[in-house]
Amino acid sequence: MLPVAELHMHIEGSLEAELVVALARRNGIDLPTFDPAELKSRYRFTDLQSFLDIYYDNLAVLRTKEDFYDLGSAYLARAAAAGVRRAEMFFDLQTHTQNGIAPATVFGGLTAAIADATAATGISADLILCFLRHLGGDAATETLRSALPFRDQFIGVGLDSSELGFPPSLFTESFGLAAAEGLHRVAHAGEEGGPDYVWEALDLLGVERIDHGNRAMEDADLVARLRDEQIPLTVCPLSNIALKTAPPELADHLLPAMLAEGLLVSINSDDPAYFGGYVDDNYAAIETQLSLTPAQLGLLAENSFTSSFLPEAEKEALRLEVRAAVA
Ligand code: HPA
Ligand SMILES: [Zn+2]
Repeated sequence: MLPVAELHMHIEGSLEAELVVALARRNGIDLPTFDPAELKSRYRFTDLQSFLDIYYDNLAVLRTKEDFYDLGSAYLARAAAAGVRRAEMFFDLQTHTQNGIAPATVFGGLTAAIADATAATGISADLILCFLRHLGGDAATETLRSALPFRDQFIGVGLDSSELGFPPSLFTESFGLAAAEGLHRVAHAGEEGGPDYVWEALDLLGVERIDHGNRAMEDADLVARLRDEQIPLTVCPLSNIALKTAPPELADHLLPAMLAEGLLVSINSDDPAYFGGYVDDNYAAIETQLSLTPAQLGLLAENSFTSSFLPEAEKEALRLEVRAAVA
């Protein structure tokens, strides 16, 4: 099994339909259906927004610290079994506070899940607080302030939700505050938005990684910048197919072109409960459908650690484990 880091997954996107139903029953919440298969039959998307509408609906079942604990625990156990040694997990705090949940409930459940998973499997994991673009810049700043009492329970901030119409330039204040707090900074850019969103994320928000970034390939100057500065791109192949942000056939994905350009790309699941699989499923799909060599798969795994926020010595030790596994 290839050891990997997973750097682009939304913990809420690992909420399996079976757990939606179990939590709805536990919390006395109504659902359109209590049949997980029927719930999943709605998971046919035309674009990012069509996914987000269903994803946010399902998150209404998360009410208690125990719910967040169960959500985090399920992902971390599944990830550890798939070879994930390091997980940097996004969470959407604003979705939960809008549902009337206190930040302490969200942090309490997820942080306890991480501690117990690390004790049980050795997996290393941390949280990244994502701002919801569709709620705007002021809400992002306010959200970060409300999370600062829990500053030791997350390592960075990110930017997710509806991309088009919500450029990175709206979020300079919250990202500035994050930088002043010594938090890492990442942003979704170039998933549906154009290369200009990637430029803005780099130049205006000072991000250390770009989440997705596929559309950066449309701009040769941007490709050169990403290559020269080895700015990580966290690519999500099965997500791209599900949300139609890549050609319909995985065989036509830009990933080989990104590797050929010398970009620091890694493979991630994004929202594994919705897009047809966890990170190991993404690796298996690209291996078969893009005919990647063992050396290329090893490079992607090494890239995942290089792109992580682990200390340099730990990155190097994990890259050596990848090389040993590939050899
Ligand atoms: O794939 C995604 N893109 C943007 N926002 C998101 N929030 C959860 N998943 C996603
Ligand atoms: Zn994402």
